[in-house]
Amino acid sequence: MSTETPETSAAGWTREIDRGRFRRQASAFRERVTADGSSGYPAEAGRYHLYVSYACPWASRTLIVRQLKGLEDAIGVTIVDPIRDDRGWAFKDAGVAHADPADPLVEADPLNGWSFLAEGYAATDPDFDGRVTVPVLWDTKSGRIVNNESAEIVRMLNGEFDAVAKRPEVDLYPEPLRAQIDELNERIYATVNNGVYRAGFATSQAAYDEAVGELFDSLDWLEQRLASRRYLTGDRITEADWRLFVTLVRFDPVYVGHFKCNLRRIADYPNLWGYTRDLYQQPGIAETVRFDHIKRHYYVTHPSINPTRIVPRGPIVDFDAPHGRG
Ligand SMILES: N[C@@H](CCC(=O)N[C@@H](CS)C(=O)NCC(=O)O)C(=O)O
Repeated sequence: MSTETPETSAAGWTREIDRGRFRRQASAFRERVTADGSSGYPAEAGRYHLYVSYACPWASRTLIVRQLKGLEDAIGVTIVDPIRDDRGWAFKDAGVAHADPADPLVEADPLNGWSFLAEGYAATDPDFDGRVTVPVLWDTKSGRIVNNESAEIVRMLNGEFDAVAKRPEVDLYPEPLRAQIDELNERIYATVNNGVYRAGFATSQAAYDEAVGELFDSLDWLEQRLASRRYLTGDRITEADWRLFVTLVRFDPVYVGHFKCNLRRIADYPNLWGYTRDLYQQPGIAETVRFDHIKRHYYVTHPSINPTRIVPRGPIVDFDAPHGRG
């Protein structure tokens, strides 16, 4: 077996680099769960399961929406090991080098007994040869992945499971704000959520400079926007806020150092920093943010960026400090 990680193997990493620029692969499985069952996947309690990593910002969005809607009893979750090798995301006791076998947050696969999430991809499509990503929404009834695109999973959890949600009244994508949310999402995805990866995974100076320039232009723009609004669209929290939050909360602990996104820290932006703490302190959110998994994942799993795999002790960041944005 190769000891290369996905970041250095020709099969994985190089396919996502185009002239020094990182391009995220398109998600492969795009079926939908619907409230009325018209898609063939009816929303039901106990039928669907999320496979996620606490480290991953895209997966974290799905955990946040599951939490806010009160879907914990209706949709199960399994947490994978934050450390990956060339076999991809792994479950407890898969024997991944550099993993912590005593990590209390990492779980065994309770449904299928897999060691690696790749087994679920192969069960869904034996010819699948892309990267195995989280999040995955798994259907226990048909034994296949319904969807592995977080943007779509978030919409399903928000809108299709109300009959089994404890908080069906929570709506993160309200009709009157949809156009505004879509517009915000587009810029935030390209330049912020994916922008930090484009900076960190760039293999040319030009690609890095371009990504960092766009990233900080967007952060400056968001800082201004949040000067006159508590949240991105006004006084209610929407999907756009949670999509931004998952990157902001990782920014100072990881992206400033590991991905070289270091023109400024989030702590240097008064509005963005208060806003990040405001969202972090919303009920149920802090338990979806596990800094140990976040830091170990990035610093240990990308040896082309951090060959020593040393995880820095800092920075000391107080996400519980009063946010002052009321
Ligand atoms: N489009 C996907 C992207 C998910 C994604 O890229 N996840 C990363 C972790 S943050 C992953 O699983 N990467 C595994 C790999 O590249 O091997 C989504 O938003 O759901």
